[in-house]
Amino acid sequence: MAVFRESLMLDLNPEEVTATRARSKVTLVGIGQVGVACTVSILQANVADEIALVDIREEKLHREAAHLQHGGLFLNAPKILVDKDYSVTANSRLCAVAVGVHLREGESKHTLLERNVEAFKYIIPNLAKYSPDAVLLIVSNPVDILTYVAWKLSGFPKHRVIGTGTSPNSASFRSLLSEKLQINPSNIQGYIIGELGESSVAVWSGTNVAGVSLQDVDPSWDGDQELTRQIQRNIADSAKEAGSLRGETSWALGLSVANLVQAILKNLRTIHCVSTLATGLHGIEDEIFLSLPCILGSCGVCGILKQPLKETETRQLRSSAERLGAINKELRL
Ligand SMILES: NC(=O)c1ccc[n+]([C@@H]2O[C@H](COP(=O)([O-])OP(=O)(O)OC[C@H]3O[C@@H](n4cnc5c(N)ncnc54)[C@H](O)[C@@H]3O)[C@@H](O)[C@H]2O)c1
Repeated sequence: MAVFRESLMLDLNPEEVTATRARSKVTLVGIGQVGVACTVSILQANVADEIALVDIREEKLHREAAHLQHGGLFLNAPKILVDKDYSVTANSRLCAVAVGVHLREGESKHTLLERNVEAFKYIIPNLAKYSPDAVLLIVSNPVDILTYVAWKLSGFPKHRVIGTGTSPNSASFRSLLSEKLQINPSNIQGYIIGELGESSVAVWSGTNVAGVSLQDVDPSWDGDQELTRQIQRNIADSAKEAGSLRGETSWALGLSVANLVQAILKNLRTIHCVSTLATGLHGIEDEIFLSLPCILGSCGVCGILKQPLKETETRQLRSSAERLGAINKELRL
């Protein structure tokens, strides 16, 4: 083929053809329902010039990759590399982890978490070894705890370890509110913060439409409680499903992950509710990760918005932090 190539074209810099290093390589570990949705969404967003896919189920991994490669024409054909060996991930700018460890019959949530941590003890040091400057993006549940685990195991600075946290839920909050108000969600600013679970906090005090604060319109109004409950039910349902086979494809999560990847690789400095080290903020003392509005750019988390909260919102955040802190301490990392 090399001879044929020479007859077809004149390479001005032949070494460059083989030696060029990807500039925006993304790795995804765990190519199940969530991993596939993330991969397709990242490919569609056209932000990565190389994608490495890793999974322990080699046969499935190769089948998924073949489907993506066959559709390469429609995806601006970035290079797709697959292997269960982590050398394939070398020099990634961003590594996302979406592995899923499933609940066995009669198994407690605590034992499931311990098995997740065991899996991370292999995955994270390998990612750190081959891409020491990468940003780690954790998708696996329980996301706030596993992001803490990834931070500890990688030895990376806090700004380079992020969990998807409540970013998909903040997007669905804006979409649900947009349906009620009949206004495009891009004009609605609103955030779900805190732990991904039933105790997440809908920050109604900061919700606004094109700069018009909803609580300024009616100071006695305390938010749309029905909508808050709906969001918290959705989050609780997905948290309950953590560890059990979901069955459906997580497209909203995939799209949301691609949006975060884009912000980081393109250094957009846009604000997203992602899981970040929250020690020292809102009176939180423990080493815990939970979602706060973060400025995302090429360094990962470039900053955290100092969001004014009502007393009840701060109280909710702190009680999640206490619970997360107790679990993190038990892990002894
Ligand atoms: N953050 C969120 O909002 C959110 C929402 C939904 C699901 N999730 C989580 O995403 C994860 C994946 O869910 P899913 O539905 O895709 O599960 P899935 O079972 O469809 O896929 C999991 C994949 O991980 C692979 N895997 C397992 N252990 C591995 C290891 N040690 N190394 C490499 N690959 C490994 C499996 O082979 C499988 O392909 C779960 O933890 C789930 O709870 C997170």
